[in-house]
Amino acid sequence: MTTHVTVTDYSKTIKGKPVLRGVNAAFEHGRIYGIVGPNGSGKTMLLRAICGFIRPDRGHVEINGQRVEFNRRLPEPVGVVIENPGFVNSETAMQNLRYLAGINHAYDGRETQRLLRVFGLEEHRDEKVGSYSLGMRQKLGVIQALMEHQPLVLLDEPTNGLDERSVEVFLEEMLRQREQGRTIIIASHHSDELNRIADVLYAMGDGELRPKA
Ligand SMILES: Nc1ncnc2c1ncn2[C@@H]1O[C@H](COP(=O)(O)OP(=O)(O)OP(=O)(O)O)[C@@H](O)[C@H]1O
Repeated sequence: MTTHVTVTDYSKTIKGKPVLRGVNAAFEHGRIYGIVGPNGSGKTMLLRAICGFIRPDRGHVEINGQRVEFNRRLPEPVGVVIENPGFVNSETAMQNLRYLAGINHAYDGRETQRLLRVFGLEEHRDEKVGSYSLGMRQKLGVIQALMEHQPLVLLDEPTNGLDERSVEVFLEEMLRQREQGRTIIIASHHSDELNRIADVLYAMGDGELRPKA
């Protein structure tokens, strides 16, 4: 199996505080990776690093063998939900999804409808996102990250705000996405959820990443 994403000796200090300390990791196609760790341990920062949103002090990230450069176009499209998905509140869910997919010319109506149905948002798709609950926004964020069939999907705390039933739906959908060969990296402090679906679990602690025992 080819290695899809590699993180090599990646270190970053922000305002005098080391937030990533010599992180090494490899992520392969068709697998789900879980990164668990307490608040502030550096999980979000690692996802940001993979996307090229921060500039390393040392080390690098490669996607399909190509270097990720700070603030540049990524070597391939990546589906991402990091922190708050940036939706326009005064537009409907569908308008937001169409707009975001339009940026990459990647709108797939059938897949988008399927995901809206799976996550129970089909009947709310023409409502303004401003009227959405926290959980609904979260689900819309996950749909947006998946709808373009990006080979690499990065999800930061994707089940925050989801009720029990919706968590189950999310976990099942992740397994379905894995079958399609996607590389899925999920950061979460819900280790019980990740335990159920992840092929590989990492623990993040104080900026250091280790295989989870
Ligand atoms: N803009 C910033 N300026 C200074 N420090 C920051 C900034 N963003 C993050 N940090 C610090 O980086 C460290 C790692 O933060 P990060 O958001 O990656 O944690 P996390 O593991 O995702 O936490 P959570 O579970 O709360 O989302 C924290 O100590 C945080 O205070």
